[in-house]
Amino acid sequence: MTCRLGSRRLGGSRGSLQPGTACSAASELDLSSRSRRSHKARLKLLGASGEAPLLSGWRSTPHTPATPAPHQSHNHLATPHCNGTDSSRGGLRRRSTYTSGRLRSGPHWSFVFDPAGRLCYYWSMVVSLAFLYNLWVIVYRFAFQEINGETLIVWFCLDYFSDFLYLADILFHFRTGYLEDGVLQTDAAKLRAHYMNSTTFYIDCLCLLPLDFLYLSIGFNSILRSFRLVKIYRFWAFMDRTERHTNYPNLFRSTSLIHYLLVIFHWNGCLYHIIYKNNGFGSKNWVYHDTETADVVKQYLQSYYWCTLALTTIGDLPRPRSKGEYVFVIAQLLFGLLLFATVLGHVANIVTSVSTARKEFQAKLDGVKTYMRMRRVPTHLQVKVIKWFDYLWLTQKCSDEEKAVSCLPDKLKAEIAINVHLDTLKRVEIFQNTEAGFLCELVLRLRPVLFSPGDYICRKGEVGKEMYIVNRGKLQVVGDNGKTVLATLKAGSYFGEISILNMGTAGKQLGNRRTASVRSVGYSDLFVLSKKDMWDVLKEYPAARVRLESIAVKRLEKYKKAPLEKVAMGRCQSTPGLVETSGRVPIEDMQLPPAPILPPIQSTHPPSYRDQLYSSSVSPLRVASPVASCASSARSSAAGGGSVAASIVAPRVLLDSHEVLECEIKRLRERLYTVETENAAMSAKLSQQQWEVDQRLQEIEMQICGGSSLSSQEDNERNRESII
Ligand SMILES: Nc1ncnc2c1ncn2[C@@H]1O[C@@H]2COP(=O)(O)O[C@H]2[C@H]1O
Repeated sequence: MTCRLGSRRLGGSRGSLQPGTACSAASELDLSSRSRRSHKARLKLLGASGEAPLLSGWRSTPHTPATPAPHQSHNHLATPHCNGTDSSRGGLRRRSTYTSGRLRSGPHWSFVFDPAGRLCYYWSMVVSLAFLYNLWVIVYRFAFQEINGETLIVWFCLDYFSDFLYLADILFHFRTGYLEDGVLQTDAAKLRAHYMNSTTFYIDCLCLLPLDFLYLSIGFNSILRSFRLVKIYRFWAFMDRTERHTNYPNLFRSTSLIHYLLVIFHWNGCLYHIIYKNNGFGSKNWVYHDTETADVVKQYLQSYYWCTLALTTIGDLPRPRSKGEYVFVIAQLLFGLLLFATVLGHVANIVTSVSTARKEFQAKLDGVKTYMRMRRVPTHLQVKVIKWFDYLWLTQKCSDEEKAVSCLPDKLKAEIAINVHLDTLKRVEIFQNTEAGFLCELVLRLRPVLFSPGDYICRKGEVGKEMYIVNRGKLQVVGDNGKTVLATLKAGSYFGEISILNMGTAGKQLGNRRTASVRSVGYSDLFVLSKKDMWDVLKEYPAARVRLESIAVKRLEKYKKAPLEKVAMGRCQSTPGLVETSGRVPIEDMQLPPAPILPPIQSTHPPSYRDQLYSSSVSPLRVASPVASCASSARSSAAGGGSVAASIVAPRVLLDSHEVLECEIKRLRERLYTVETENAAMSAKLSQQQWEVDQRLQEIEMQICGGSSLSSQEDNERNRESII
């Protein structure tokens, strides 16, 4: 089946899967139908609702691998995936399901199970339970044969039910897919051949060796069912997978260790009873004091108790009397010693891994404390640092989140980061409606930082080297005096972008200076993005660059207007989490303190915006803000004019109004350019999407007509090229 047909749209908050990845949303239960009629029905279904069926494996259409969707801009925060795999359902299940095309007549349904899927897992659990039944019961019934007569029917039923499960497991294996060259095989013939040529098949057959027929000659004896225990390989596989997947690995390990111990004691107790019963031990009442009166359960418990004492090396065993008893006890104690050492090792491992994170954290804290003590750091600062650690431990439970995922490939790391921080990133304006690659690249470069109450994240006039995204906490943008609050920032806001885009109000040369100070109110969890990283990414994504720049220009304008206009005009909408305050700050306050005097502008007329934009030596984005340029040019003119300009008042006024007009023209030019670039980006996006819709329609048409003409594909390619 082609991937498009197998695609399924996931609604709700996750948004819909992209065409390129949709094919990978195949279910672990892979159901195939080869009838043309149902093929048409499917097409109808797709056409009507846009919903693809849950099951894939459509074999009447030639198999084609998934074609990745053409690069496009969309809201990736709705469907956070960077590597084209969908992991939103079914855990580690591999979704790409390709089937080899083969046309057969007549409807035929077949099931193929994904070995990494949930169904396979649950099935292995059922088979493991059947195995456990055999593990506990076979030896018990052999040792205490007395039970056979009374409950024969029950045992028969249970035995054959477990055999039935074993048989079903063989059938299950016939329909379990396997990976060939990393692709899940679902072809029935191949699956059959693969299973029958594997050792597993022979082991499974061995498990079901029908020695039960010997019951007819030697009577009912559970030891004839011993081969059922070979199925242990399935149990181990199940345990392994559970250990890998569980969120409580230590609890699981402890439980499984205890279970193994119980099984060992059980088998040992049964062994003891078998030897005892066959007069292996000279004295009748060596372990059992009331041999004659004790029932089966009591005898079993007495044996179990004796074995527990022996194997845990607790001792206090009844003293052996005959030679055989001595040898048996010595062997038991030696085995118990080894078992004890192994158990201790396991327990130590579990305990260590439980507290690894805590130990690492504690070691770091101890190191910092020692350092502060040696360097005589003031007490209040020491307290602040310790409180910072406290908060870190309380909120994150580890000192280094990055280290935890450092072994993963970048794409997976980005996917995790997007998922973990989805709520925050969704609210950040610059990440909305951007290309997937842009978001992945940026997310990988975000570093988490934690600030304490009252910390200044940046101060006005400093050189900006980073921008910040608020993940958690509350921050204030404050004026020069440190008291006037210009704005309050909350989760989802970002700041510090003005200076790293060199758009600061201090003019072209000093555009990299912070335009305001930002202070943390309580503890603030931020993401930092360094200027270098930002530029590295923006170089690769010019559209995002234009977008970011235009947002920054808009914000800068608002920052300047806001104090004069009392309350910001809808800035909260463009930057969610941004809570405007009514702090009034005159526009001069938004400027930096007087910058060093610059040489006067040489040219007779100001360079155009485009010239400014592209002639910048620092970066292509270096655009001096209109007011900043005005201010600096005014300063320059003043510097150039010297005392003459200062003494002549009237021309000064004229000069001022001229400058104001110039500023206005510049500002309007910039706006025009921004709008133009945004327009261009939007129309490119539109035509791209239009092409995709056409492409999709054609595909569906081709599939309906049953034949795809090569020429139309070429046309598509040509169209696409022309659009690009
Ligand atoms: N009035 C304001 N309201 C909200 N945020 C501001 C305001 N002034 C400056 N900022 C932000 O504070 C940041 C300080 O550093 P930057 O100048 O790099 O970028 C600035 C803006 O992101």
